[in-house]
Amino acid sequence: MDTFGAGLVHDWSLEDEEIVTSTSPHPDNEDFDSLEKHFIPYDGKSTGFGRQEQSDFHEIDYLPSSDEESSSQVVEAHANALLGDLIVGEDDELSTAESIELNPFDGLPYSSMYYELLKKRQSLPIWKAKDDFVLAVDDSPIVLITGRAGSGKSTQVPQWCVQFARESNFGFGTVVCAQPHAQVAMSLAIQVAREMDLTEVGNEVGYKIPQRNCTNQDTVLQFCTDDVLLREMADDPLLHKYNFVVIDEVQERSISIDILLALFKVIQNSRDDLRIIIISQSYEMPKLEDFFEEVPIVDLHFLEEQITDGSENLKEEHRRAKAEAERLNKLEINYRPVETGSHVQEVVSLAVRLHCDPSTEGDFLVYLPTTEDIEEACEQITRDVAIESLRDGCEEVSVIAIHKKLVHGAQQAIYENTEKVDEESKKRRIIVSDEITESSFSTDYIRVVIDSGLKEEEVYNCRTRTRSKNLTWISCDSALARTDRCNIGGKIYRIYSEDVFTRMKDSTTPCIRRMELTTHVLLLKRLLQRLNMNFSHCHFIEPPAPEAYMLALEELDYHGALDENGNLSDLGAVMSEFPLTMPQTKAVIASCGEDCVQEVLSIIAMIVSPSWRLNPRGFEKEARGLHKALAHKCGGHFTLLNVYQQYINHKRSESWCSKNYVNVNALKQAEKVRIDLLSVLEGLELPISEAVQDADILETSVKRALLAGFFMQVARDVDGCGNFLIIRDKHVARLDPTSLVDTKSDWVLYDEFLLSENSCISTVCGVRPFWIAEISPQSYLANLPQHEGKDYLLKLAARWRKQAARQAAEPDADLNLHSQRRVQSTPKSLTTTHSEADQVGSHNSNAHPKSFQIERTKRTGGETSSEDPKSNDDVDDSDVLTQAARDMAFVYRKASDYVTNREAGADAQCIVQ
Ligand SMILES: Nc1ncnc2c1ncn2[C@@H]1O[C@H](COP(=O)(O)OP(=O)(O)OP(=O)(O)O)[C@@H](O)[C@H]1O
Repeated sequence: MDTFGAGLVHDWSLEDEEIVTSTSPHPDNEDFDSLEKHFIPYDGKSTGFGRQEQSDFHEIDYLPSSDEESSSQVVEAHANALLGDLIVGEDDELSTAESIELNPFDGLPYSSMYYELLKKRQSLPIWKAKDDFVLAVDDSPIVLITGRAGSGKSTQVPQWCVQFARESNFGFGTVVCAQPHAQVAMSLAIQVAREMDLTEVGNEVGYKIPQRNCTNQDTVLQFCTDDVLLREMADDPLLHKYNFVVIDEVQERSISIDILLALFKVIQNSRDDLRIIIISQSYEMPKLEDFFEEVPIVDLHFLEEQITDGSENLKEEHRRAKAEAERLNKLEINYRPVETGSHVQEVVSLAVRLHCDPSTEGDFLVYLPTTEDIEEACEQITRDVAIESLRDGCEEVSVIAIHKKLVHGAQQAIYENTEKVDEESKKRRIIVSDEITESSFSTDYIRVVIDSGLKEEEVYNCRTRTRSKNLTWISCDSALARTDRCNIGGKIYRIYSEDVFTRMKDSTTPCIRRMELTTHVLLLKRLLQRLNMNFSHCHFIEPPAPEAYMLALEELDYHGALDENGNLSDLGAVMSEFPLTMPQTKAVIASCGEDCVQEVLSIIAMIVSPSWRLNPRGFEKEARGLHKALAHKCGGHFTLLNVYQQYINHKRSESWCSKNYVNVNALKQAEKVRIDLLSVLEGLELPISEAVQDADILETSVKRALLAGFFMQVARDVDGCGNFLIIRDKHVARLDPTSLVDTKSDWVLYDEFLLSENSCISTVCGVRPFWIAEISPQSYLANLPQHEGKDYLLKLAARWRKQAARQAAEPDADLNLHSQRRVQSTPKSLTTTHSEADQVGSHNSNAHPKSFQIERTKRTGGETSSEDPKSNDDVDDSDVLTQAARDMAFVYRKASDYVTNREAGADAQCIVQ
């Protein structure tokens, strides 16, 4: 029974069609108008009676009952009675009419499904804490909540916030709930919309994740990723759009979560009508309590009487509570160190053995570290169970892979199959996953957890500026979180020894201490600037390493995102609008000056989406042959472009994709990313060129635009044998063996370099050294570690500057290859702008307008070199001078004007107390 309630409290039994009413007043029943509003949408077709669910990701559709007419008549009768009663006898509080409880959001009577779900919801442990929650939010701007997995925190708390706001007229009543993973945000929106009896996701309840905004002006509860919320905060630091901000799964400690928490500490007292709810697993609570000091805590562990002694060290207390919970829940913990030599083999054989044992109950949740391991295990389990069922008649199984690289929405399979499988066929589900299911995704059916104890961890080394992915033991906190996914009476199999468990480190290193920070520092700079603050005002739970922060600033500076005082430049403000990494953003912006926007957008969209290549086991050779046929001679970036264009040319045909072993979901996602990026460009009013027709022009333009962003990701083949020296840090790498095109170029730019035993670079295309010298900032080239390639690039750069200076002195001498190319390809919208751009003159295309002025003074001051590097690489480029640079200046100025104007309007709001 909904005691908090959006109004009347009823118990509605469908079987006997009796309606029992109690008298809690509905806030909207106070006047006739609002009641009438509730009835207007009702058309007699959609009815709350006997609604059945038929949902997909976006729409939760309800079919009318078979006896539609009579049901609708009953509703209509109730409605008329209610209206009649209200008109005739306003004083009669317990009129028959009041017996219908209406959903305040769509005005329809609640369905039977709503009451069914409400009953389930109310049995969740979190409901014991509802009163505590209400008292806490009434009292404090920040509230901490903790409780065991599946207790209902993520699904119930956001709904309570909506109710609280409605009941107490708290601001506009809008709520945002941020999650670390996009798929979780999406699946929660679907579930909560269902629980609120709403027919569609995207209206009152919606989600906003990268590349997908499923909300509208009616949305009162928005689920989103923490990255999305941080971006919203960059626009509106005091989050005026919301009255409740819920940050869920804080124990994951993504970079965005840590930044958000630091900012909340700054803004917590700035608005009376803002409440911040922080939800975390228990092991992170001591840190959060210390960080926020004196804020109320709603702790379900206490409510469930698993922790009794409040005087000892809390962390220890929670650990004890976990151990106690394991015992209380009668979870059986087994340690089975790997014997066969492979954790995948060990996990597979154990899962198959347990599945074939008739005494084993429920679904299984299996943890493996990498996507490859997960896919291999899924295939082997399916195959081995099929063999076993032929031999021993063992039951069929449904194997589901859930991992970080799946396209959005795929994870919903965990919940979608539950009812079907559990109730219809009773087929067991084996979910094979990585750490993404350590939090969220609790289901009531997991009875076996098989934990390899391993995970793949990404680490960024500040000193060498390299990213690596390492296979490591999980932390003790993670092991307990995995254990916590198992339901009462279940069994835990740890594929490692007890000794390993006791030696595991206590907690996982937060992302802010081990990952690259550039994109986040850019956003933070923008945000702090809006608040008239600087980095020293921000206190983090654990601050980033100073070297990582300095490196981020250095990279921002190389990209022209900072001005001479270290503040965000105009270009930096423009760049912070893009939900991309710094190099990707810069390449997209540069494509506006190089007239290849369409192509670069497709390439970047393909890069940020999951891999387009499918390599089903047993068909690897055939798939590689077909993939090679799609490869482009100009390199990996052009192959991505080609695949995307082919997909569009084939009218997005799924059969074309499956024939060519192309991942259709990845292509669909890429198309969404592309649309998203295009709308950012349009929003910034940047010039968007038509697709390029001439292949040579296309190659040059795209490579130059990419280089404008990826100039720090350049390598040189030092011996002609494919040993590439990364010029930034002198690591040596080879071309990724799975690459489809073998590059013949001495100089390449790459998308990814992973440091490992066999370090390799992937998504590679050849570039001309003259372009590198021209496009890279001079300070970057000068700071490169000493090697032959650096000397060569510096000579080319000196030569370029000399030519640029000559060109600046003779502005009419503009007839060069590059400008001819532009005459052919410049869209009409740009042709009028050249005279304006001419005033800016020549400059390095990586500099922003302000610093450009300084650079030009230096150049014309005679800082040139007479050395002439001896290379054939730059023959045709000697005349490539200023046109692209002028266009870039125009592009930056136009975009920064737009951002400056927009931000000037919003600045007045940002007053922090
Ligand atoms: N998308 C969904 N579809 C169906 N059921 C769901 C969905 N999300 C959650 N549930 C169910 O709702 C109940 C409460 O889950 P909820 O996620 O709110 O718990 P939680 O305390 O937040 O757990 P966690 O610590 O895992 O996040 C669980 O029984 C779960 O199975």
